[in-house]
Amino acid sequence: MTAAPATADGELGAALAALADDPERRPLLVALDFDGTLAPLVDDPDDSRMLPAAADALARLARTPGVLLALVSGRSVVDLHRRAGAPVGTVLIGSHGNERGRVGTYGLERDAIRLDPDQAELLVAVGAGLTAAARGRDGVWVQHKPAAAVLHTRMAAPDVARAATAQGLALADSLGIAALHGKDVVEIAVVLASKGDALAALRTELGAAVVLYAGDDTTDEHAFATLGPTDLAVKVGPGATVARLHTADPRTFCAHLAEFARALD
Ligand SMILES: O=P(O)(O)OC[C@H]1O[C@H](O[C@H]2O[C@H](CO)[C@@H](O)[C@H](O)[C@H]2O)[C@H](O)[C@@H](O)[C@@H]1O
Repeated sequence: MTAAPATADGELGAALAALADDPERRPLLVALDFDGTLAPLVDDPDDSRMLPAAADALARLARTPGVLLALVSGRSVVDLHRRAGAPVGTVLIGSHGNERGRVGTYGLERDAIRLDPDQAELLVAVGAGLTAAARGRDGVWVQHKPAAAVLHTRMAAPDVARAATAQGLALADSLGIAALHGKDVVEIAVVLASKGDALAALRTELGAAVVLYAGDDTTDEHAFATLGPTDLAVKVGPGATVARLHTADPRTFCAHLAEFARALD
């Protein structure tokens, strides 16, 4: 991985313009992370909102022939569906690849995750262990998902966040599970999945010739790593990355995406 350059918007704009102008590079799968990419990060995940430029871009992309649209998120598909309000036909990959859904004409179409008894028992232990890590620590709280629990530390003082994070990571170790250490979160899932595996499977299933993928967090690196030289991998925000293209934050990314969608429309 290399540190992303401070600004590389010219390169991103040129790459998107070239992709829009080349009808041979279809079908095109546009797969996008949600938090930190289409929606700026906020303290409370329930307050998270997609930027207007992103909503405009998704609506245009959804009606463009030869373009397939997917959102790829750590959120559950139910949460992602409600929050993103994505257009009909959009594929929703949730829980970092553990869940799949589709925005249908009459609402969300999806298969619910089924945990076996061992996984269900493990999920209870994960929830209890992370709740213990949050107990007595101001600004630390636990989010429960269909196959995982997440320790959130964004609102805690740095030393409090560090101690809670260490306890969360130690819990994962003691349970023999690899934790996902994202932006101010430690997530422990009881079913193994990655955005990379989910993206690769979706690409094959849809027969996409080219993929444009954008994301901001460590879990998005798994998706970037599956892309080839003719695909576009876009890192949003600071941090080390394997992505070739970069932009400063969700606002600049969504402005690029909206321009790209207008060029295709
Ligand atoms: O894959 P994503 O769509 O980026 O989802 C990753 C996680 O997003 C949420 O947490 C992140 O965004 C929150 C709201 O801006 C922020 O408060 C938190 O610190 C971030 O880590 C969501 O709550 C998680 O469940 C997702 O896994």
